[in-house]
Formats: sequence, C-alpha cells, structure tokens
Amino acid sequence: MSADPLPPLPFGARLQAAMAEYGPLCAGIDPHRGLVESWGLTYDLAGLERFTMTCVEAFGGAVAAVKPQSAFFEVFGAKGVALLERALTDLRDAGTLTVLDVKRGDIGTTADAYGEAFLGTDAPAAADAITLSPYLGYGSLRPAIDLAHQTGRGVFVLALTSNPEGAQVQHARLADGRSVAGAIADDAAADNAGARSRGELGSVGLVVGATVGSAVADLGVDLPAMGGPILAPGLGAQGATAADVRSVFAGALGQVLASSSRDVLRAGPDVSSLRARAREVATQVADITAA
Ligand SMILES: O=c1ccn([C@@H]2O[C@H](COP(=O)(O)O)[C@@H](O)[C@H]2O)c(=O)[nH]1
Repeated sequence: MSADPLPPLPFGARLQAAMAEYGPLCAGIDPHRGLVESWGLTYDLAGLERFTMTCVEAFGGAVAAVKPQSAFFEVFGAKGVALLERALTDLRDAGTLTVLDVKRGDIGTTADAYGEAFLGTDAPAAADAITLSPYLGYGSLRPAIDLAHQTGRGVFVLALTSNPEGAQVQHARLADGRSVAGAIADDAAADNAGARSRGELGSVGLVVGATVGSAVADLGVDLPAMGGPILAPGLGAQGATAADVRSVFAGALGQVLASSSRDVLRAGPDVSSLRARAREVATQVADITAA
C-alpha cells in the first residue's frame, strides 16, 4: 500500500525560511523595452528570451524570491507567455520561490479559473504566489485564496499600492469608518489566523508600497495583526529609501519582502554583476528589517 503524499508546506512557511536564508528581497524580472535595449539586446522575442534567462541564471539560488511581471511577457503574445512559463519552471527547479505579478481579480467563477491557471496542482503557469486585486470585493477572491491554501501556494492582495493614484480607492472610508486598505488587511488577518496560531507567517500577504509614507498608520492598517508577508515595491527606482522602509513598516519589519526590479536589473547584462547587485540589495534590506 502506498502512503498518501505529504501535504505541501504552506507558502508562508516556505517564504519565511527563504527570507531567513537569503534576506528579504524579491528580485523583479521586468523586461521593458528601455531595459532590454540598455542590455544591448533587441526588443523582440529573442531579446526577451536572453534577458529573462539571464535573470533566471543570476537570481536562481541567490535571493528569497523572484517576481516576473506578467505584462512584459503578455505583450509578446503566446510565445511571450510560454517563455514566462519556462522561467517559472526553471526558477522552481533552482529551488527559488516565484511571485507572479499578474494582479488578477474578478467575480467568483472567474477568480476560480484564475486560481487554477496559476495556483492549481496542474497549473500551466504555476507560481508559488501571485498578486491579486481585491477591488471586486475581497470575498470575490475566495476561490483563489482557498485553492492557494490547498496547494501550499500563496497570494499577495493589493492593499496600499506604491503609485500615488491608488489613494483614490485605497484611502476611502467604508460605512463602518474603516479605510478600504484597513478592511483588506482585516480580511487577510482572518485568512491567516490558522498560521498565526502555529506561530508561522500566513500565506495571504498584502502589497504595500514602500512609498506610502504615513498611510499605514493614518488609515489604521494593522500589519502585525494581518500576520502574512508584505510585498513592498517602490524601493530604488520609485524613490523609496531604507529609511522609508523602516518607518512605513515599523512594527511589522519581520513580515516585509521588499521588491526591486529596475534598481537591480540595471546591473545587467553580466550574470555575475546582476547576481552581485541582487545580493547587495538583499543584504541592505536584511539590515534595514533586522529587529
Ligand atoms: O503597488 C505596486 C504593485 C506592483 N508593482 C510592480 O512592481 C514592480 C516595480 O518595479 P521597480 O522597477 O522596482 O519600480 C513593477 O513590476 C510594478 O508593476 C509596483 O510597482 N507597485
């Protein structure tokens, strides 16, 4: 009689271990035209492939997580998406966690299909975690969140994005006085309750930009109680500094997974230089977030 397979370790626990080993950096793969050309490559499928595989070689086994930005692959159609799927597979084979930045969100049946596409057992573009948009209501994400829990994967729900325009929606107040961002954090806290009771990081994280200044405190977004990881874009190219990370995430620094794309990618195309820059930023962020 064959034994049942072991259930997968939850994403939150796997991320916690990876951050402890490599430092809390998520290196982005953002092959936008300017960057691809600055590496001396042509902005076509061949250039996209060279750029992406250079990143995979440099970041695999070197950082806690890698975040490909789906848009830069989708723009090349089916062949670009196939390349994205290959990069996700190669990073998994290298033992490196992937966060696919796709910002999906829709009514329940469609959220279910999005979940199967990226988080299901047989997902064609399987990632360890994906970004989700809660602006059709946090509850509409339920099928994808439940599937992530079942398959040991994770999600990062947009709460306070790094762009200034996000405030129009995310700073708004609900009838009960809570901010939209605060309510999303409360919903994530409920989904992370089990992990918290085991002393683990939850698998439902939030996206909170390192650029948001005092908004976390002003809007009553309770990040420590949320209990999941915080994907924090905005460091470097968008202007956030180490001091910003310390002040924005005070009280929740151990949950922060800082994300940086352009600031690291500018060190390419040499694989060793790219890896060295990623390691340098990972060490800087580890120093910032150390208690
Ligand atoms: O609030 C958000 C959510 C996602 N992003 C994405 O992160 C990277 C940032 O790139 P940098 O070059 O480090 O500025 C990019 O893929 C965005 O789409 C974000 O910036 N803000």
